[in-house]
Amino acid sequence: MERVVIVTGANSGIGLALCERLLTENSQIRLCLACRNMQRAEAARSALLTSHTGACVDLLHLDVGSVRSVLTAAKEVKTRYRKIDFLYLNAGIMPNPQVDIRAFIKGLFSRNVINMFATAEGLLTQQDHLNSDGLQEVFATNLFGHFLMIRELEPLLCQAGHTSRVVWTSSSNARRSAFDIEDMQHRNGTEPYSSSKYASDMLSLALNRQKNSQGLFSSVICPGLVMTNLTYGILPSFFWTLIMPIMWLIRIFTNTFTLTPYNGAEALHWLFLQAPESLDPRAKYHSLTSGLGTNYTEPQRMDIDEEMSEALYKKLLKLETVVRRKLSEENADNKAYQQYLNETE
Ligand SMILES: NC(=O)C1=CN([C@@H]2O[C@H](COP(=O)(O)OP(=O)(O)OC[C@H]3O[C@@H](n4cnc5c(N)ncnc54)[C@H](OP(=O)(O)O)[C@@H]3O)[C@@H](O)[C@H]2O)C=CC1
Ligand SMILES: CC(C)CCC[C@@H](C)[C@H]1CC[C@H]2C3=C(CC[C@]12C)[C@@]1(C)CCC(=O)[C@@H](C)[C@@H]1CC3
Repeated sequence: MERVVIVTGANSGIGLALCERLLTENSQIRLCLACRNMQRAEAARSALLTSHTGACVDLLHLDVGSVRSVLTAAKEVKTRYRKIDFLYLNAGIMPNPQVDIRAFIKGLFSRNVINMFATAEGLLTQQDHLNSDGLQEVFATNLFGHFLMIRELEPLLCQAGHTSRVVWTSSSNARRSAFDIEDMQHRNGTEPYSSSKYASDMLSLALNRQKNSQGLFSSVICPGLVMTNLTYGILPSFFWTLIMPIMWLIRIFTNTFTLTPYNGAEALHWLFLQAPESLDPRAKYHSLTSGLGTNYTEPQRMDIDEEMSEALYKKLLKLETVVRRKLSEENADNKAYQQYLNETE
């Protein structure tokens, strides 16, 4: 039977590579590219159809960082499909990244050097800001928009006699110490990316506890360090190209330098082939590439505390209520204003 697969952030990088791999290595898939930039989404669709003539590739407009857009997109999904088999929550941002050069040089001569290259711990900060919904942009895009999407699509994801999967593209940059449950949006810190990815790891665990009995299973992956628009925002692409031989060398010591989107999508595709019952809800599945270029997936236990993941889930539900209330008030105001305009005309 045809499997419905939705991928957010599918118009470039790891998301697009996943789509390519899904179509190449599996038949009977109905793929839905859920993207913010529809011009790039059209281009991605054309590229996929060129290499896979006759494939079923749909487009869906989704700005995962906007509450209104998520609700509209979810409504559209519910009219188009009767079930969802896989929902890949892949869209993500790291705005205005800054590398701490002193920490990098210090790290090069420390015993922690391999860990530094694998996780970028202590190396990266970002500048975040409030979006038009009044939420921190990184939190809204990397976590909350996806949470809202799952909540809206629950009727399709939690169906009797059917198993659905959600897969989060997290990161080894996710760090417990960057996350504060009292500041889940990371308003007060300088590592919103790390915080949002740690939150997605916790949310995945909470979703498994809450929803496995209803047929919904959640997993998290880390694609490794991949050359995409996201990494070109950290250092310019010509610089990455220049140091590519060094990167291949580093790959001998840390298999986390997957480098290409195809390699980075390894764990995402591997999960597609696994039975959900065989997966560990406390594991993060890492895409890894050996020095000789062989791809494989390996689980690593996440540093997560059940109580905090439950607390996060509850806080997200509360925020959802607030956000929905605000939206319906705005809708009522708009309606009243429109009526006033009509009457005064
Ligand atoms: N590259 C790396 O080394 C690593 C990446 N990751 C994660 O992988 C995921 C994919 O990133 P990657 O492929 O590297 O980078 P890209 O920048 O190539 O891809 C990011 C995708 O997310 C989309 N996106 C961003 N914001 C939104 C939004 N508000 N609504 C809808 N779509 C949006 C982008 O679309 P648009 O065209 O609209 O910008 C794009 O398609 C991210 O979650 C990232 O955090 C994790 C670890 C390492
Ligand atoms: C000579 C060099 C190879 C110089 C590169 C130094 C740094 C810019 C990189 C070292 C480790 C990298 C890294 C990431 C970004 C670039 C580095 C800091 C990530 C944070 C990118 C996004 C992720 O989600 C992580 C998995 C990456 C971890 C490693």
